[in-house]
Amino acid sequence: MTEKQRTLMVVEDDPALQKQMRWAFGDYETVLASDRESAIAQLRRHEPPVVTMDLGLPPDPDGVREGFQLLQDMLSLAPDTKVIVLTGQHDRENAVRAVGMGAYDFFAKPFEPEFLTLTIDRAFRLYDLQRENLRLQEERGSALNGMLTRDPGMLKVCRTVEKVASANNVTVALLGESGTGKEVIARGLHQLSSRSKQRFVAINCAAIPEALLEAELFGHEKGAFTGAVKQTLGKIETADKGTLFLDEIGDLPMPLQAKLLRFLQERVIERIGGRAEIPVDVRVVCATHQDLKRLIEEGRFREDLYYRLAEIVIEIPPLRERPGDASLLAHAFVQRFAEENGRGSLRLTDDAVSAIEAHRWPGNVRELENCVKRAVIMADGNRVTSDDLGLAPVDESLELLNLRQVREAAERSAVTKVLSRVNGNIARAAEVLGVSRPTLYDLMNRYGIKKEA
Ligand SMILES: Nc1ncnc2c1ncn2[C@@H]1O[C@H](COP(=O)(O)OP(=O)(O)OP(=O)(O)O)[C@@H](O)[C@H]1O
Repeated sequence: MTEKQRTLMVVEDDPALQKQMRWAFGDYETVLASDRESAIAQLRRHEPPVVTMDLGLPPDPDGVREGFQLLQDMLSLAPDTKVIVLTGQHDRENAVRAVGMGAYDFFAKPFEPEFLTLTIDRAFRLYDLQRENLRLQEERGSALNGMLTRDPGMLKVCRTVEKVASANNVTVALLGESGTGKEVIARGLHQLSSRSKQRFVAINCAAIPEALLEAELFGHEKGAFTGAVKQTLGKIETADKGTLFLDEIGDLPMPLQAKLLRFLQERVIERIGGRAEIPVDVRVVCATHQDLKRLIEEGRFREDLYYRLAEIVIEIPPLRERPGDASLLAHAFVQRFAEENGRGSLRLTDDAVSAIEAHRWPGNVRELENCVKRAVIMADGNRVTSDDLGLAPVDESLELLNLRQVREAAERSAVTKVLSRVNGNIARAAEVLGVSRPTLYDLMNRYGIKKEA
């Protein structure tokens, strides 16, 4: 963007000074305001990254009340705006107060335009840097390996995981529907912790028959039972110094719940058929798609074990509640499977993306992953269609209609609300809405809104 396109707002009530400033800051697209109301209207309309403002504004041009009120209003409406406050000579007190309230900098009047220009340039640069930083943060998504998301809820989960990772001994319970990425998160937690050089050992409590699960977890000595031909270490012991991931913890049978509880309390295990108490140092992460609280009420899960396991509880949102993630993941999976299958450059058609966004994905990311995997094999040419995915195509015209309806409803409601707030004053309403008067009249015509209503 060239400097000329950048908007600088100058809030100044003295017309001569306004003119002088517009001339001095000719490199920017300058918008002018002479009082609090017009400044707020211009802010809404142009969203200037940088503002210079006089503290003495009408109706109190010799005081600072209006100026401070404007500063506060601007920063609450657009907190990223860099506001440079112009104060009287020797008015340090107000200058300091303004910066304390969030102003970017202050300048004493009369000012040297060259110096003020330097400060304005710096403010634009800072604004850009902060924007870029935010964009990169959003793009970076998460430090969790293999975790793709842009959804704010899921990004919050990632931030929590990043924080919890360093608390090496805290047990973590991951709650979420099947296929939402609980294991990905458990692995990420391990990777980000200081245990990452040690082992990550996973065991699915639902997949192993009850009779074998105890030996799987705790190990056994030679001859402990028929078939125990040699000493075998259990998963807990194997994970020593590392992370133990207990998947589907809700399916752990009651007798083993008691044994696991004892381990979590004492941090020692006894192999089946053994007598020695063996100390084991692991971080336990567990996961389940079941409602543990309900299992507790039904007497199928021990409450004391729950509290040992759930020192930190992380709830993972289902894919259907992460808008945008389904298509983000689908694009990534297409690329991955195309590479794996030597399919060159495959891409999703628009109808495929719409169908993916519209589907509810009851099996979450795993279902999506499998669906794309199959589609990549089925696809002809270099396109993956909704048909290849086995998803019903979405009627685009219906979708657009919905979006238009949403926009229209929002516009109608905003215009009605503002008009009644300003008591039908069209000029005021246009200012508050950040549109021109003709645009407001257009909107009112379109939605049949009367000025007086
Ligand atoms: N955000 C994500 N980005 C990339 N891949 C993901 C993501 N979430 C999940 N996956 C992939 O989806 C599949 C299912 O994830 P995972 O096994 O972690 O789910 P889960 O919640 O543990 O499932 P279950 O409860 O059935 O064990 C895996 O292949 C995983 O790699």
